[in-house]
Amino acid sequence: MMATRQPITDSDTADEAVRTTCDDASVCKRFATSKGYWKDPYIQYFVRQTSERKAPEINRGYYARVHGVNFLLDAFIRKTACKCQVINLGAGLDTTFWRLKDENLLPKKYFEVDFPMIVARKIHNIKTKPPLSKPIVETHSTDSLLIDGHSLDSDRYTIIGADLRDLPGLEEKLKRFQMSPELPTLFLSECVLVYLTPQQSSSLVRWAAETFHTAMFVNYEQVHMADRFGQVMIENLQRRQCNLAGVEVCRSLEAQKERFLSTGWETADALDMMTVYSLLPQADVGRIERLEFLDEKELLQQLLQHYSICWATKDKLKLGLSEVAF
Ligand SMILES: C[S@@+](CC[C@H](N)C(=O)[O-])C[C@H]1O[C@@H](n2cnc3c(N)ncnc32)[C@H](O)[C@@H]1O
Repeated sequence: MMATRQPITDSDTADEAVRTTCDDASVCKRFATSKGYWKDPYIQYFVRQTSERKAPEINRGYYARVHGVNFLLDAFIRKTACKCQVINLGAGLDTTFWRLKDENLLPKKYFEVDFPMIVARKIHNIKTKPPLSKPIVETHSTDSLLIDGHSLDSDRYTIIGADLRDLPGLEEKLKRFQMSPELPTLFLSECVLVYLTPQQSSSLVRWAAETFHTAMFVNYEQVHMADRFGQVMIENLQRRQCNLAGVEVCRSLEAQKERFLSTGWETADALDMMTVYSLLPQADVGRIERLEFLDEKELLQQLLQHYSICWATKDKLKLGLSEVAF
């Protein structure tokens, strides 16, 4: 029988361009950690050190991103005394599971979702690198982990290959791996929703609000994208065939909040990253500002003003999250 070849479509090419962004994020994080911006002993097992230097403003931007997101994530886990689950959407090669394990902050279960191709790569690295696999085995009660090409399941950590645009498929896979709608749940998406159309990301956050009673959603991504600087960012990505399908929601902090408030979330707050940077512990900010000389202060400001963190909650009082703010 003759093998049939599937034609490569425009949407395959577009998805492939989106998948490459996972390496961009990890390469930048690895470079910044090699300069001492923060510690991440695990990222070296996922991406090679690049010979290409990243500019100080990029490194400071990643510092603000990682610390801003971790601040909210850790506050949620502490408030729930770890009796919660975290679902990292579009997690790529992120290493948060290992950090939480080292800091005794593991939730009951930490889920990650990404395209099957990315998940297969991540699982291959975990299987072949003991510093990655050992903490998973240590937090698992039986001898055997469930690992196949596109998923890994253990007591505390599950990685699922799924498309975030296919909600029935996503829900079915999460349920298969013991996701529990009754547990307080934190959703995390870092530079991910912008690759979905506004309709697709609204459906995703609506599904999250309707499925989980007590929940928080932390979303990091671009903002103020309608101005000149934003347009240049869009053009740079388009040159790599990478289309920001959801850029319309990234026009303002208000639009970011509205995505949640119009889909069943009870509260929503949003800050641009320049504001977050100014609210982070200043002693450590002073330390990282001494790591590298920054010539272009204005460029740093512009860059950070074009990214944001938006966090939304449901059943906030039960979470005791009233004081969670930067
Ligand atoms: C910019 S990377 C960010 C990775 C990670 N969140 C981080 O901050 O390091 C975006 C990630 O979202 C994933 N992604 C985008 N669209 C997706 C979709 N429809 N389904 C599953 N994953 C998706 C990509 O494969 C990629 O890993």
